[in-house]
Amino acid sequence: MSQQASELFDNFQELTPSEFFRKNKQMLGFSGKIRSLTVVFHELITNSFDAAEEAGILPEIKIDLKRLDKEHYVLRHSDNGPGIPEKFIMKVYCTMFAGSKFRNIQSRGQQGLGCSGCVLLSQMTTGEPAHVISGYQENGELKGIKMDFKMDVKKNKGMLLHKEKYPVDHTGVCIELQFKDVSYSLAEQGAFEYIRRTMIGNPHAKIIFRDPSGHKYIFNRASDIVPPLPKEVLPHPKGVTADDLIFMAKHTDKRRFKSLLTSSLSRMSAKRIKEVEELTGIDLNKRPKDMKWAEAEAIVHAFSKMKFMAPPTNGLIPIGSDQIEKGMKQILKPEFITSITRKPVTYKGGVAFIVEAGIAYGGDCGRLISDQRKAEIMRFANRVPLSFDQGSCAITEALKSIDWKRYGIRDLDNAPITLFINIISTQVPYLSTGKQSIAPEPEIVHEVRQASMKLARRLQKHLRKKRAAKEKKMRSKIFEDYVPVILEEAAKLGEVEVPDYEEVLSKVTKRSIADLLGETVEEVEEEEEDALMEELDEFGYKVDEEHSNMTNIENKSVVEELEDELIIEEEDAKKTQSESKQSTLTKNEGD
Ligand SMILES: Nc1ncnc2c1ncn2[C@@H]1O[C@H](COP(=O)(O)OP(=O)(O)OP(=O)(O)O)[C@@H](O)[C@H]1O
Repeated sequence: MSQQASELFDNFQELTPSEFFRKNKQMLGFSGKIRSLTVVFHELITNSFDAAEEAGILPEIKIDLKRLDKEHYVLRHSDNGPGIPEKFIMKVYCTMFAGSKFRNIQSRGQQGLGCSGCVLLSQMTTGEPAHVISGYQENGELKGIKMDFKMDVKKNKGMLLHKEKYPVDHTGVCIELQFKDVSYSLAEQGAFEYIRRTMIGNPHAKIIFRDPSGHKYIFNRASDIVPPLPKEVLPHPKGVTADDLIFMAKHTDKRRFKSLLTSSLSRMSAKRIKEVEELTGIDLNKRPKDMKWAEAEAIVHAFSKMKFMAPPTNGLIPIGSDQIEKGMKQILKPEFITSITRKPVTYKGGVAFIVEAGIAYGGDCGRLISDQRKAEIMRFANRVPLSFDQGSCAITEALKSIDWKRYGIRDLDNAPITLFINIISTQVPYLSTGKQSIAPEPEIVHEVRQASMKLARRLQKHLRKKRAAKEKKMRSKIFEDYVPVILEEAAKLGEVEVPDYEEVLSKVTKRSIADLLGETVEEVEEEEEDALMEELDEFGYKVDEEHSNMTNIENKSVVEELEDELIIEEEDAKKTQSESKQSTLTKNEGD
């Protein structure tokens, strides 16, 4: 080796992940004061949710954010999850790329970076240690431990400063961290909005948040159902690369290629194995350790030519229409809401995903900007709000490509609309470690587009009905007020009887509404009929066409039912009055 080269190599070093991220904290999403704090909220909240759900617990989180000075805060975050056993606490919070979620499973976390990233940011900006209290069950006993520690960045490990037994009355984790150079904001990308959106995607959660001014916000849960646990799924042959196969071959305990493929990939039957052998000419009885790169490539090439059943989708758990609507109603109190969960499909040929979407109109929908509500697009991946980098995201690309005017939404930006889109997958194709935008895979863009257009059509129907009803009321009133007077006066003058004008009046009204909406009279009549049917359906009536008779589920006559309705309406009015006193989002000043 020449003199020069050895001198150059005098500086040769190895970086631990913590050292790397200390120099590149923006790669963890810590860039900008508002964003950095939001990312901290995001990491801690998603971990609490994942942990609680895995333990079958309805998540309840308490967050307390105090301002110590300008851009200097102390954050206390506690949850009711299963807690972290003592020996894992410093690994969780001080070792980067350590965690329990490196599996092909739908979860919010994927990388083992979030917790340690927060501790690193706190240490880098304040030099202060982290304080953790964990309550956990061990050998049937509830244990509590309090630890103070710092991160040894050079070693990618924790340095314990203090440890003591701590009395706890339930399981869960409480962490306290200080941050400087961050900012709490009510803006769209701020921490408060992050919580609000989190509640929409997670109606089963409860969050109590005390903001820096001392205001306490209680976001109550809208649903008492812990989401079913997603199952781990094996990768699909269409989604693997040659490198994946070589990696699997190196770390398997299987004795043959054959058994490696059937045990590591989904949809690999004996028949498919035979097909691979025929297409590649490779003897699949060989030992996995002997797999050559060219062989792995040939197998992947064969997979691309073969037909497989779609990947199993039991590993994907969507939020579901009912829950999406509950979450949106709780937070947005809209006048209209509709949602959709699309069927599972795949991107890159083998990675399954599901798109779910909801659209809400009126009420508190949209963001309030100087007395005006502007449309808001809420992007989610596995129920987690994506607050940043919207420009490059598959969801944004899909929504931009829709001609909203076709759906009667003339100015989407300025409408009181909230559009919710959630992408569920075991492998969400994030564009970076910050996990804020989804790669615009054509299949994902297509699914988001289809879901949104379906919802837009339903909203259009609602808006049309609303407009028609308003116009109808107004026009009928004009006709009803004036036509009888004119007719009666004319009859008097002509000394004839007042003609029967009801039917003509209804026709004229319909024609004028049709003119207004640019529709035919038949279309208006159809809409009216549909509306009536929907209303009857809502009240549980079924229409017996043969006997042109209407009965409800209890077989009461329509008249009886209407009488009941009047009583129920009165009772409902009384109930609403007392309910309106108990707001779900309670804001107690200085509580
Ligand atoms: N509140 C908590 N309760 C119980 N376990 C937790 C909690 N927070 C974190 N953990 C454990 O610590 C591990 C590391 O968390 P971390 O946030 O660093 O990474 P992750 O959630 O696996 O992935 P990502 O970096 O994508 O968020 C988790 O996998 C989980 O096992």
